[in-house]
Amino acid sequence: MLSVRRLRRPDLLEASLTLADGECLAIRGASGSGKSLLLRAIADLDPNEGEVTLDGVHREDIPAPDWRRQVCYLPAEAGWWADDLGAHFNDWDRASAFFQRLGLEDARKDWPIARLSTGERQRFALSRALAINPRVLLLDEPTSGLDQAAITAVEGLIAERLQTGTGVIWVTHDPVQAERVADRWLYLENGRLRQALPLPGEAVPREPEAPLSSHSAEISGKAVQ
Ligand SMILES: Nc1ncnc2c1ncn2[C@@H]1O[C@H](COP(=O)(O)OP(=O)(O)OP(=O)(O)O)[C@@H](O)[C@H]1O
Repeated sequence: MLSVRRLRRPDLLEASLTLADGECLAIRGASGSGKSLLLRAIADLDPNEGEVTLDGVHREDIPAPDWRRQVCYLPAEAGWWADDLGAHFNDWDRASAFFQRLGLEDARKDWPIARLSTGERQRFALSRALAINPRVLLLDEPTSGLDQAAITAVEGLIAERLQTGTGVIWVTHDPVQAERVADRWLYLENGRLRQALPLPGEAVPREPEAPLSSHSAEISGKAVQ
């Protein structure tokens, strides 16, 4: 469904990957390895080069606002451009269904953004992204500031979305979460994608059949177990 070939940001990133309908791909990597830059480049939020297609249609042939609605990036710290919560939602009623699921059922449109906790902001931003109903969700550490109950709620909502065919790329520092939520795992190192490192206590994964280049990895299909 999503194909990314030789996506490049000068000196920062070169990556290729594919994502199927209803697939969740986890991306891990050290702080500063380029995970956010990769997601931002796929969403075309910053200047980048490469061939990116969605359902066979080239990104260049889709107006940028439409692309960003269909391939929706949820940053680790979402942007808020107005004082009140309600101004950030085109369809408050639709988003409210997600508020209910995420422990935000008391939410009111006139709540000032400034009063929201970090975890509340994260859950409202996720609700906003889900309400857009994108084909692909690019999630940048979507549960980093949340307690266990909220993490479980977020993972449940994303699992349901996967069932409907949405593709998800999920950046996380938590290897156990990566194992729990994803079908495949990749590791980003200095802006280059690699097969995922083994999870703690796991056997070392088999070598890929074709050796990866030292500069970039073209990876598709199921993960090396
Ligand atoms: N526009 C930019 N131009 C050049 N370098 C940048 C730019 N934006 C970020 N960087 C640098 O690129 C590197 C990767 O940043 P990025 O935010 O993608 O890391 P990350 O893997 O998401 O890290 P974390 O896990 O800490 O969120 C960092 O060293 C960052 O300082």
